[in-house]
Amino acid sequence: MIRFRNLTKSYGTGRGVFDLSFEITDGEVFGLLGPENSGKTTIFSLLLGFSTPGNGWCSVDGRNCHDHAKDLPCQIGYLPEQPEFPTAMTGLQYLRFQTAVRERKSIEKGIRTAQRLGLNLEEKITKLSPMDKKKLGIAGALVHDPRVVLLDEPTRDLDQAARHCLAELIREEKEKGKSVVWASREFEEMERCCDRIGMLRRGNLVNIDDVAALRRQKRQSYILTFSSEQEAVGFLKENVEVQGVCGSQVTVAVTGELTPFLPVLEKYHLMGWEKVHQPIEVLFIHYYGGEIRG
Ligand SMILES: Nc1ncnc2c1ncn2[C@@H]1O[C@H](COP(=O)(O)OP(=O)(O)OP(=O)(O)O)[C@@H](O)[C@H]1O
Repeated sequence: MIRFRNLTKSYGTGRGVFDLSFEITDGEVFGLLGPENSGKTTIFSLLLGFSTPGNGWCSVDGRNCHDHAKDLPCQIGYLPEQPEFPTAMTGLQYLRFQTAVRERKSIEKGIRTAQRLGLNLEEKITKLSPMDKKKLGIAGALVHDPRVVLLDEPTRDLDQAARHCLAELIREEKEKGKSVVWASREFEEMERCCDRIGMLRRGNLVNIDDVAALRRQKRQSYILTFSSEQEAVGFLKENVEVQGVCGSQVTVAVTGELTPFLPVLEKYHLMGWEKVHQPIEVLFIHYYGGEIRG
């Protein structure tokens, strides 16, 4: 169980994290969703005991993270956004080193994780691609079978196969009763793994909800391509939120379920549609007030 009580770390001029109070239970995958600079990494550094809170506290299994900072490496597995490694080592040597530092003997779990991710542990770390370094970071975060797993942008640099494998690995940790915290700027990545998501804006927790509830609130834009400009003009009379028109293409915004929107489309000759990639401030305009920076 991870607990936050009035946790505050201020770097001045409104930067940091402020008055966080919530819990993450055993067997829960909790998402920390926020744009750049919203405080995700600061929360991790407080959980890891790397930095001192200005006010309040956080704890892992009843132990205050600041007071028990020395014990935390054995309890917590951490994948930074851009993991760094001792370059002279091979992946296998790195896993052995991580295990020894955490006073564990077996590196089996690390080896199995690397195998499942398709990582060659005999390779020197200097020769690894960014994706392989991320895979080694994942194996290193799990090698000592920690109670709590902290993942900072875990899918960045991973291809689809590795993302799928990571989702499976995290599901298995959840089933074993571990608490997992998954921090990201991308909702889509988190929604297949997380049970609940906390939304951060400028260091404040603006909302906590389960993933299904957030899906219903998500505002998504699509570019619709009609068979002709005339069709597109006809479509503009419908009761939909139009964001832009360009010839036979119309951009619309839809909140929540798509189903009510489908009968409207059936009346027209639709040639294609494309989801517009949007930052979370736009997906959840309600929480971020439409601002493009956190
Ligand atoms: N050591 C520090 N000294 C001063 N300011 C800091 C420090 N660490 C973080 N900050 C500031 O605190 C705020 C939160 O930063 P943090 O790195 O936690 O955000 P983040 O959500 O992890 O961002 P990103 O998604 O870009 O990794 C930012 O405004 C950042 O500039």
